[in-house]
Amino acid sequence: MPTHAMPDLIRALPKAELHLHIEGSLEPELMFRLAKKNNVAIPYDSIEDVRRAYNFSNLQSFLDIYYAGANVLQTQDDFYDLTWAYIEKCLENNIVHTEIFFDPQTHTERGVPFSAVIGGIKAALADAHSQHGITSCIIMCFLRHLSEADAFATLEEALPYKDDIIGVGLDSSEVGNPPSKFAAVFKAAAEHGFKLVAHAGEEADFSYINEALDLLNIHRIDHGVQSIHSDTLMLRLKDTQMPLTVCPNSNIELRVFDHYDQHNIKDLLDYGLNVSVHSDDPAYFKGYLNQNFTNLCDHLPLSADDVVTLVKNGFRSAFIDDAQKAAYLAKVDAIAAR
Ligand SMILES: Nc1ncnc2[nH]cnc12
Ligand SMILES: [Zn+2]
Repeated sequence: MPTHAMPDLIRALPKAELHLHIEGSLEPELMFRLAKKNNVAIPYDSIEDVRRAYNFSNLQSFLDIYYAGANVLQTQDDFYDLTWAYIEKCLENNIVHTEIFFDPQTHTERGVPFSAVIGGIKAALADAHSQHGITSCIIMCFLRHLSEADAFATLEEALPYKDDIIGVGLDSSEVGNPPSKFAAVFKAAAEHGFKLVAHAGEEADFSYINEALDLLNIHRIDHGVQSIHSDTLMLRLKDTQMPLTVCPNSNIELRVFDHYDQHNIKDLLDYGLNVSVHSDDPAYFKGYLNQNFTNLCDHLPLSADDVVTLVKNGFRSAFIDDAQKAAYLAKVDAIAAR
């Protein structure tokens, strides 16, 4: 396939998004509208001013701005509007299944009720299904810079909404907050029937990935790109086909890699790992899912088959039943064969 045909293939393939923080899809335009409506001060004079501030040196420099942005989200309607705006991006990007992260503690700490957060997200996802057939689930992440006791309190708060939340995850400042800090709360979440995922090996070294596997018993690793530095871990990930939800734009914007041509996703894929591509915080990282794929294709020797494999890995790793998986994979195959 000629390289100029790659964007067409990327657009045409139905895709699953498995690593998307809904708060990270807050576009500056909506941030301004909600700031004004809710009378929340934001440290920007204009949309251009916001975009200029999105120049990060590492994960923490991003998180500081991301949590400040989330302050404009106050009501259930705000969470509906936020989620609906992301659904419109799903339509543009041919995302047919999405698994959305949210950070309840970012909101409950400010006095926003858990019910407003989950209620708004859930209502928008229900409309996405009834109006556009998009399937979805919701994963609640614990903030790892806070204590395990806080995570336990959040787990308790989530129990009335258990049927709406498929799993728990772990995000925020990675270095210095290893998976071991959350072993007990992940065990409790598993006992309640939640699926388990965790950010690991994004900025911190591969020992965090080993810990997440050994101590948290996760079903998917978010990021995981540092696994390449351990032969033992690479073999383990290959043997188990443990999913890695990789976010290229994020890795570049947060300086995990200097440039797309240095990103290791092609090496991970060629080794036989189950890697897929996602957008993480697309409003902050200059692009949604298709842009992540095209940036990779522009700078790495990815073939059309590689792109199809990355897309199929997304569906294979999704928290959906086997019949639904098979139906989505058949749709991908049909487009890939055209
Ligand atoms: N890339 C990322 N890593 C850790 N926590 C996050 N929260 C939102 N985006 C994140
Ligand atoms: Zn993430």
